[in-house]
Amino acid sequence: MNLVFLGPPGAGKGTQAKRLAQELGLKHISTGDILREAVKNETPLGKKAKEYMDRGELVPDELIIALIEEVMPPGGGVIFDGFPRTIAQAEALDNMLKRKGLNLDKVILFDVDDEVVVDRLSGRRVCPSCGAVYHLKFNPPKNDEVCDRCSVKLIQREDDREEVVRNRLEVYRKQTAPLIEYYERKGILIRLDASKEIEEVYQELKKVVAT
Ligand SMILES: Nc1ncnc2c1ncn2[C@@H]1O[C@H](COP(=O)(O)OP(=O)(O)O)[C@@H](O)[C@H]1O
Repeated sequence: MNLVFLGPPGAGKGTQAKRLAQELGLKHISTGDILREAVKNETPLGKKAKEYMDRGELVPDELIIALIEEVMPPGGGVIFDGFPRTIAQAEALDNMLKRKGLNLDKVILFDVDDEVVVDRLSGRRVCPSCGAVYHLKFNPPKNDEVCDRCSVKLIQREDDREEVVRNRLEVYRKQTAPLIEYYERKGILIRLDASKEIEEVYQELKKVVAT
């Protein structure tokens, strides 16, 4: 099964993708996580991507498409989280899947309002070691700002600062939201109310993926 998780930043895609991927034995492909790791390690990809990411802009399509080609397992079985983000990327994904004899089963749209997004992103903290995602209020670690698994101090992402968040929302509206119609036309879009609690969203997600 191949799934795409679509929705604005802060909608909860990563939180849900990590759990669902584990439960269903799928590979979680988060282009955001891969890019942030590349930036941290100062790889050639990271060096090219950094300036765009710091401004809350999208990394150029060619770079992202090449990256996806590299990490896609030959037999499929993935959750794409944060990809595709433009129509060009969606078309590239269609072509790649076709070439490999695979197809996209469902696109889950994580539906939330801007206010919710701003609230969630300002409280988001991540583990720099394992990538676990927390929220100071909605999904707090057991000990003060320290990862439950790694005991490492959690950090706030550069692009979760408020002015960058606003730019990311604008970019989402202009460049990514058109994908809603793109996938609706293909008849594979499913809307999920992502404004509920994490557990409730997860139960609903499992239901829509299974049917
Ligand atoms: N249903 C939810 N209710 C409250 N907070 C949530 C919910 N889902 C995720 N969060 C928190 O909101 C922030 C953004 O979630 P994340 O999964 O990183 O979003 P995305 O991957 O869509 O950018 C995180 O801090 C996460 O812990």
